Amino acid sequence: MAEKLLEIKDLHAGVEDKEILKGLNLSVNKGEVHVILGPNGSGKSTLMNIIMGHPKYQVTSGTMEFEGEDMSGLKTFERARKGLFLSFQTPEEIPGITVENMIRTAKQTITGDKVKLVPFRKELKAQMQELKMKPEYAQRYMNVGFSGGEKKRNEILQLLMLQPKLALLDETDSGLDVDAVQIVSEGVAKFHNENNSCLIITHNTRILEKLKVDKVHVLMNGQIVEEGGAELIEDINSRGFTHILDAQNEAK
Ligand SMILES: Nc1ncnc2c1ncn2[C@@H]1O[C@H](COP(=O)(O)OP(=O)(O)OP(=O)(O)O)[C@@H](O)[C@H]1O
Repeated sequence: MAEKLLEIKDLHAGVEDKEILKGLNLSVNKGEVHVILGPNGSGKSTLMNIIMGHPKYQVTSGTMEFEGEDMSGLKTFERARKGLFLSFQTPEEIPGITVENMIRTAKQTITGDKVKLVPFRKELKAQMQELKMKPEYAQRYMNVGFSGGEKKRNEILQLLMLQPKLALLDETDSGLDVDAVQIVSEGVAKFHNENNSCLIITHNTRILEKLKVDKVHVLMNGQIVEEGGAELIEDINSRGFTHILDAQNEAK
């Protein structure tokens, strides 16, 4: 039987007294690739931040379990240690901390083991080569002066180096040129295997080309209003989102 990795039930949550998620249900099994589609402002990034435990957001009711364990009360770093990873829609610049230092420190903190520098450097270099990142970027400060596309590749580098159980990818493909989307898509495909899962937000489904999508969820007005297989992507690409709400209103 499929093993549950993430289970969210009737989640109500928001920011600064504004309710954004209004009874959201979502379930992801181990080994699966899920996609969240939805119009601008529907709550997709909010959901990702809430799963990761961003302190700015408040959960008012509902439950969120990871590997069967209640996540409420867990801080962001504790969620990262349990195997959650978020690739930001807008990656932060961190002056003073190099890419190499940041990823090595994160790996040590997550695993609790000392990460030896020489083999780590070798692995980092190999992964950077695959992502077509110049090796000198390892010694640059995290994202400082990186182009939009370079920041997104750097997110995938962290994903490959940290090997989380659940990768939350928030529009990792936005702002990428055609070749870079291909590289990022290959990076995600390389990461994914039967022991981990991906939850991907995208408006440009080309990132999915190298992946076998198990389930698609449509998020509108803070709720999952439609679910289906990969065929739902084609349907939304050709017909947009509004017909889903129209069909639901007609059914009422
Ligand atoms: N600090 C805040 N105060 C008030 N409203 C907020 C705040 N942060 C987010 N929102 C609102 O919450 C709603 C959901 O935002 P969110 O970023 O989750 O949408 P999204 O589905 O990811 O959109 P997009 O596709 O444009 O990235 C939006 O209407 C946004 O304006």
